Amino acid sequence: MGQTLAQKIWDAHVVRSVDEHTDILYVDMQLLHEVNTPQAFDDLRAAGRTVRRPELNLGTEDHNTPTVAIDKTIQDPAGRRQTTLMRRNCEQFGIPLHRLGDSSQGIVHVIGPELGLSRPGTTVVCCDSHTTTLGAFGALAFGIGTAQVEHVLATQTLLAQRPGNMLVTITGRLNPGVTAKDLVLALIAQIGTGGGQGHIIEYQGEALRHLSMESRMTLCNMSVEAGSKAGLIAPDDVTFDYLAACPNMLTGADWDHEVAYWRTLCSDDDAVFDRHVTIDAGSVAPQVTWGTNPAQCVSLDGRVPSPADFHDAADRIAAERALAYMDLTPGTAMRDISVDTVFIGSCTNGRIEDLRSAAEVLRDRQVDTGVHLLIVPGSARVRAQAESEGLDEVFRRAGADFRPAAGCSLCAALNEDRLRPGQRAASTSNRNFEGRQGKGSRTHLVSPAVAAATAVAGHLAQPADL
Ligand SMILES: CC(C)[C@H](C(=O)O)[C@@H](O)C(=O)O
Ligand code: SF4
Repeated sequence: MGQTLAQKIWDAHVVRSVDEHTDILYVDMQLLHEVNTPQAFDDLRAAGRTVRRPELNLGTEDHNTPTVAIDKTIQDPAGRRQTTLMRRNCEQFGIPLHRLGDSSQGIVHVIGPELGLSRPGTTVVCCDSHTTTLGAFGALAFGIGTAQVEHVLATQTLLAQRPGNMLVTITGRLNPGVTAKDLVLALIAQIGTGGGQGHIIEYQGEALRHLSMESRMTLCNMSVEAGSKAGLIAPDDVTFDYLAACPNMLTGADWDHEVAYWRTLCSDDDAVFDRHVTIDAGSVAPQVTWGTNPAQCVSLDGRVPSPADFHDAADRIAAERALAYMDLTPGTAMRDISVDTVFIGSCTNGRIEDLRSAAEVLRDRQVDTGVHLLIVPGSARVRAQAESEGLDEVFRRAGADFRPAAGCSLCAALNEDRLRPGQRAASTSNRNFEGRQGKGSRTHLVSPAVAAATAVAGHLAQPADL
């Protein structure tokens, strides 16, 4: 029987099988950020252990970091403490760390790929659920908890349960103006927030081959919002071209040898998946969420649904609650919803392609006077690239607030960027949970193009509406 790509990578990393379902896996790379790691280092110290392979670990500062300046002190005492501990721990154990102000600092899932650390066929873990992003390179990448972080630090291995395999076939091609963000939101609306639970999703199909690495990352990033363990895309020439341009990448015969191996990384034709769904990319329109989970989503052309539209009782109750929290009336056209904030950034849509797409919309236009448009680069490299292309000028001229420092910012409101209760945002991030962007905040998830058009229009809109 053939194997899936996920099974192949998994098997290649088994150090020891514990039982039929559980293996000890070798971890090729562990990424770290300041949240969720201090305890892991404390426990490591308490157990009198050390870090087994410091060079296979890499830290960055992203969640708590201010974005208004690279030399600003973190105001929140808990955030300041986490960051101080991150610096101390990395120094003590010899783990490389990209601090705020460093040219390679940024959101962990943005810098990993930029630095070429998510190579096809490798295992990558991180103390963060959106580690799934790195699956875009054909790496088996997933989030782990604090206790597991300690285990990886101490042994460079991980005790893990074999997940199931799910295939998502994406047929057709995305239409102009429709992005990977719309595709993944439409997929989650179709399969639900638990649709991928217990599974690694592998994406296959025609549409994928026409997606850039950045768009593939957006797709894999939000795989976790469908409940899946990881998202995976077999590598191809698009992947290799991206990696070839990364710093410290292999060269010459070493590179050729590696690429020859990478080309073998795909699921066998007769591989068996436990679940299979198909989505037609050509049928996807720009999406926007109306509720408080990413599956509560409709086309921008659509209307706020009524709880009565849902057959399932749990969905009906969830819709009632979401509508009350979002202060929305069933039947309202999505385009009639005004926002006071627009956020372009995060590990979902804070890369250069996203900023370019926003700049295209904002060039020679003005942000609506009632809207605060916050644009936060996903990494210091993204920021530098944006500046070298003059995008910062486009943003400034349009009246946007383009931040000099990279980080998670308004995606999770763990730094000083947050909405006030009752404020409503169109946001390119990945979660629209209650209070996600600040207590009482209301979030509509959208693509960067829709976000930029919304900032200009003052209400949910796409570029074609302007
Ligand atoms: C803080 C961190 C652990 C968390 C995650 O795991 O995803 C955050 O990044 C998020 O997006 O909610
Ligand atoms: S940008 Fe948002 S989703 Fe991504 S790691 Fe940061 S807080 Fe989590």
